[in-house]
Amino acid sequence: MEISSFDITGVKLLVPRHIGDERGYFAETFRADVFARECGDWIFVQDNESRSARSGTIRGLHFQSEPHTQGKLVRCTAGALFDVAVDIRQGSPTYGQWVGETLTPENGKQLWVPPGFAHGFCSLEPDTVICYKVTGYYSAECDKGLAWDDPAIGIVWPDVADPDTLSAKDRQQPRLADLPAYFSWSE
Ligand SMILES: Cc1cn([C@H]2C[C@H](O)[C@@H](COP(=O)(O)OP(=O)(O)O[C@H]3O[C@@H](C)C(=O)[C@@H](O)[C@H]3O)O2)c(=O)[nH]c1=O
Repeated sequence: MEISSFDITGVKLLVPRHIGDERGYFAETFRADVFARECGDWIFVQDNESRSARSGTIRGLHFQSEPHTQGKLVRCTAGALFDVAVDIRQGSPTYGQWVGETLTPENGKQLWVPPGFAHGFCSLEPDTVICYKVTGYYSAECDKGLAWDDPAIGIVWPDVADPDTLSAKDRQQPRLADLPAYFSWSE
């Protein structure tokens, strides 16, 4: 497993090693010991999957507030997607900044999005499937969002990103400037 960091602390990119042979490949896609060493001692309690039928489908940006915060370990098992994490930790030196990575089944990349980040993605192909492990159970009450296209954040979405695909909820998410301080920064 290759693991790298970004300028924004906390977010990590994990790339499992594919061991190829004549049948195809084998990969360890998750190891608790490696994950704890590199990303922290989190416990995953729920696995999620969604399929986006159309290329250009945008979901997010989403996060859960206290007491049901969630870290998310994200990967793509069909199609391709552009995955984004935005730092919303009040007081963070990188508050409002974002990272984006293209995840595909072939590149095997996984993005670790810790609590304190809003998460979203755009499908790059039809029938794209995202799978993610989360460290907290779903809570409708704590399910919160942020506008995907807030110019103050300035995410550079892929050209295929189509706002017509947004859910009713995601059409009305607040901008960063209107977001309460859900998370605070600690070194
Ligand atoms: C997220 C979630 C949703 N649901 C339900 C609520 C609703 O009826 C239906 C669809 O929910 P949503 O519209 O919120 O689904 P979606 O827009 O795919 O939400 C997801 O977006 C990405 C970007 C994330 O980061 C995830 O954490 C999650 O918020 O599924 C659950 O039952 N459990 C869950 O964990």
